[in-house]
Amino acid sequence: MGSGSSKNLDTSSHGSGEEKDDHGGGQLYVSLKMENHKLKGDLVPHVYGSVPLVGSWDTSKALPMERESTSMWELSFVVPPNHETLDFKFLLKPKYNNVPCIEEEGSNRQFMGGKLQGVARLAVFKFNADDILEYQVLIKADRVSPFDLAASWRAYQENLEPSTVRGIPDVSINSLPDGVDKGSSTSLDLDLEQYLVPAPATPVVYAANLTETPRSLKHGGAFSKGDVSTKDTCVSVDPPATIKEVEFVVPDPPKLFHPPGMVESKSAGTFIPQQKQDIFRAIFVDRGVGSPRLVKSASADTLTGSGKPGAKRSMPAAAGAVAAAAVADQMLGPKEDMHLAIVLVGLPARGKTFTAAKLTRYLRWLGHDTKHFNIGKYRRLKHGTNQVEVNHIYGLDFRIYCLNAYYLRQSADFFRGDNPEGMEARNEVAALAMDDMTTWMQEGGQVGIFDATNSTSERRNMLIKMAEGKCKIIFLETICNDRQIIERNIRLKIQQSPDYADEPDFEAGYQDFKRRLDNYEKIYEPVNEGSYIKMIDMVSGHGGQIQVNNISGYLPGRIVFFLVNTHLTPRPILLTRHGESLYNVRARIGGDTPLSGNGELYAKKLTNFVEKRLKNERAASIWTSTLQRTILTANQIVGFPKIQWRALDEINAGVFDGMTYEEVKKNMPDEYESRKRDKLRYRYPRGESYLDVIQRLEPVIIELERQRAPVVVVSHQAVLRALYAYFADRPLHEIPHIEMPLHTIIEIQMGVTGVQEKRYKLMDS
Ligand SMILES: O=P(O)(O)OC[C@H]1O[C@@](CO)(OP(=O)(O)O)[C@@H](O)[C@@H]1O
Repeated sequence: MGSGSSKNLDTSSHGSGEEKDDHGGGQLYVSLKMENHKLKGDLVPHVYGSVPLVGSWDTSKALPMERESTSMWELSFVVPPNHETLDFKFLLKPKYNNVPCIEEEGSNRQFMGGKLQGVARLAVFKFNADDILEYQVLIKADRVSPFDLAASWRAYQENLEPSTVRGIPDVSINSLPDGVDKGSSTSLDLDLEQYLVPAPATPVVYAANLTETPRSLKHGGAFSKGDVSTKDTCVSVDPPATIKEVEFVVPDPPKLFHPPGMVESKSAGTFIPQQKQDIFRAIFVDRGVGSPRLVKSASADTLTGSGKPGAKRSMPAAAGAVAAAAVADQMLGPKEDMHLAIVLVGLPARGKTFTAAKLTRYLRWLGHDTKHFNIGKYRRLKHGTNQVEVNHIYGLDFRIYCLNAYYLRQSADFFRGDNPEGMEARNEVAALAMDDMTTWMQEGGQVGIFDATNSTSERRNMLIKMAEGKCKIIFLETICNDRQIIERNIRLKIQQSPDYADEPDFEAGYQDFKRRLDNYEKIYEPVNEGSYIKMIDMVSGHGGQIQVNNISGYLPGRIVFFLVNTHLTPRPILLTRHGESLYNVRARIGGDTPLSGNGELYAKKLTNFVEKRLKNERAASIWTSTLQRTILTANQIVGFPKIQWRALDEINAGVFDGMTYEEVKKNMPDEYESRKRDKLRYRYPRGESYLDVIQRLEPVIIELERQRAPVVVVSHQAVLRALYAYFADRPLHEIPHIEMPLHTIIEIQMGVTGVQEKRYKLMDS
């Protein structure tokens, strides 16, 4: 502890100068700064000393310094110019704890007559004989006018006052102070790896393996059992279906709704008893592009609002634009328009399968029942074992081995335009897949993505004929003229495609694939027929163009918009919930409270993390919601633009905002049960459902797809569940139950090989 004494100086009293000679009304603005890039655990620089403001030599009352930048800590106060002597020292200790507490070496520092006495020396902290940390010390005392002082005091107050967070402009940037180089933070004592925790299994899987398995294989038809093994690494199970129930709600006759024990809700407004409940079952329609099953009237006994125990409440299967479009298409559109086939066209290694997988993920996330049919997978399952060439080379033993390994590879000759057997075999599997797709549509499926080269008009005509009266076809042609990208795709193909899984020699595989490519190029005919979207050199996300022909309707329009905005430039997306809020501590729903002590600590840790993780990035942006718990969590991150998005606000809990789950259960057991039964579709009275949240997040997804620089999203539990589900390709019904812990960062890597995930847990919740 520091020693020595001085006359008492109460620097907290800004008005104290009035009783004394203030030298023309000015005051001394004193700023103490310490600088070092290194941090020791959660030790924060503090000041303690001889006056009450700085703890009267009591370390537990020492004043924490504020972090001004990566490496600079600051504490400022105001004293009258004729102030009395202040003795003080610097300390290192945790902000909310008194141990460990390391006092700086040497004698007390003394501030007298507006000046630091003696030489300004480094602050040296000794942890043990070999472990010493030195801080550069800067002390400044400036005379300021009472007006300046008042202004800066107000600014200081405003910054502290949580409710004025809303005063922060929608887009802001706290820049680094002069002289602080962003690159200099490399010495930050923060090893990201130590925070890594296991992420839910997200193996890198070749996208085609996750596509549909032929029906005939499932039902034991054209794909004889002897042809393949069902090794699960190769044959995928069907992805969980999107919502199939087909209900819809329309504006309703009023219903009285008397929630007992209702409390005033801050964000949803005061609850008015006898408000009408916006729930009434009307007609059944499908979502998305529609369904052959048209209007069906509701049965009265499923109407709700009765308040009777066990009474079911009708919940919409779709929300917002998806529902509106479904109604329009259902009522006005031609029958075949209710089902949409996106037929890919393009040479091999142009990113067709990747684009198809991405589009499937997006449409499923929006709630459209979508399936991806990869004809390569059909081909491997149907014709894989028949390749004489492979047997000639490797002999019978190898053939048996390959049977167990699920398929054999066709050589480049199989893909020659002048190989009638090859052509017939390929057309046969294409027809089988098309058949499967249209059958599935007749059962209610909405969007089929038909993923093959479909490189001649003859093939495309065959598909058009098969689709007649069953679905509408839009061709999606991917054209790439960038040799480097094609080269990269070829290499990825040799590494990832099951076609080359049993080819130990990379170069042999590479040469074979090049020959396959040549064969396709010889016969390739660009699309010029029907409805089409041509993506030309769009992969990198800059330049390129999209050409569309004969495209109309809600869903085709959304698809074009999505494709215009996606690209493959690798970049990380960091998702995190805000630091713990005061409502989180009290287990209250929603609200707009500031952070708890734990939450503030997380805000600091997150700041360090982001600084370290993005230190080599030329650009990045920080997105928050408009609620103060996210804004405060991101507040200390400097150097990157911050953007507030209303769309990132937490699910609106309507009249339950501010209650605990226990209170809801006690006062509104029916509501509680309804939500428990179907959390995805349950809409809080005067609030939102998860489906509503997904709808409002669509522009956020599009923007995340479009961004080429890293983005840090600081948002809320429900919102992050929905965003995460998009990247992790999790089915809709799972979304409300996805684990989304506090104080954890989920890093999503988007790139050519798909989506990968890492998780960092910075502290316990
Ligand atoms: O849908 P559930 O599981 O209730 O989760 C959403 C809830 O999470 C909470 C916390 O319980 O979010 P938040 O992290 O933004 O505070 C609630 O405010 C919100 O209503």
